[in-house]
Amino acid sequence: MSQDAFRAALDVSRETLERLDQYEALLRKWNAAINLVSSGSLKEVWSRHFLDSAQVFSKASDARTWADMGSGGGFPGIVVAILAAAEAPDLRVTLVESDLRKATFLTTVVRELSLGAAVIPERIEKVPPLAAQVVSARALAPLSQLLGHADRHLAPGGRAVFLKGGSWPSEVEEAQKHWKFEFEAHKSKTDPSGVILTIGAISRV
Ligand SMILES: C[S@@+](CC[C@H](N)C(=O)[O-])C[C@H]1O[C@@H](n2cnc3c(N)ncnc32)[C@H](O)[C@@H]1O
Repeated sequence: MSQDAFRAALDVSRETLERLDQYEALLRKWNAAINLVSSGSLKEVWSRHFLDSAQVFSKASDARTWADMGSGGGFPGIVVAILAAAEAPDLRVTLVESDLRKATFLTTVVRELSLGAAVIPERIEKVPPLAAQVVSARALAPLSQLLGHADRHLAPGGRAVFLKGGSWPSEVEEAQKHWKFEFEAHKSKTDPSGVILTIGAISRV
């Protein structure tokens, strides 16, 4: 998918497209030295990473505080911060990433694109409660574990937005053994078997 196809799938401003272009250039430059994303998926960066992450923002664009856990090369957290720069300028995004080289990359992107975001180079388990209105994650851990992190880092009434692949029904079933929660599964635009799970009212069983 090219920038044009991304634009057809999602109505975003020229300013946002320019920031995504800058982000793509930084990803390509740094990916040569540190493995931020697989080189195969870099060929389809606009669909596999940008559009995939943008779906997460669209599920909670009214938030003011957002924590993305295990951001890696910045998915979905950096894309959320880029979309927010034009559409929700008051939103503050916290990116938690335990790998120091990736966290340095994320800090560079935040600085060069002037994003409303901060990076915490730490394991999410060690970070003091963030009291975020939204927490997100992609490819970090099974749902049951993610709910433990969400429970600790969400403000009262907050919600989680997780990108999940085809195994999501069994992950929900397993998580329900340990957690009570309300959820909705929204069909992914980028993965035919994947969903965006929006989850609220999380408490231990
Ligand atoms: C499979 S990658 C996914 C990265 C990104 N979310 C994506 O979808 O492209 C998982 C990332 O989480 C980070 N990570 C793993 N365990 C973590 C933890 N406990 N706290 C914070 N980051 C963690 C890893 O360093 C890695 O960058």
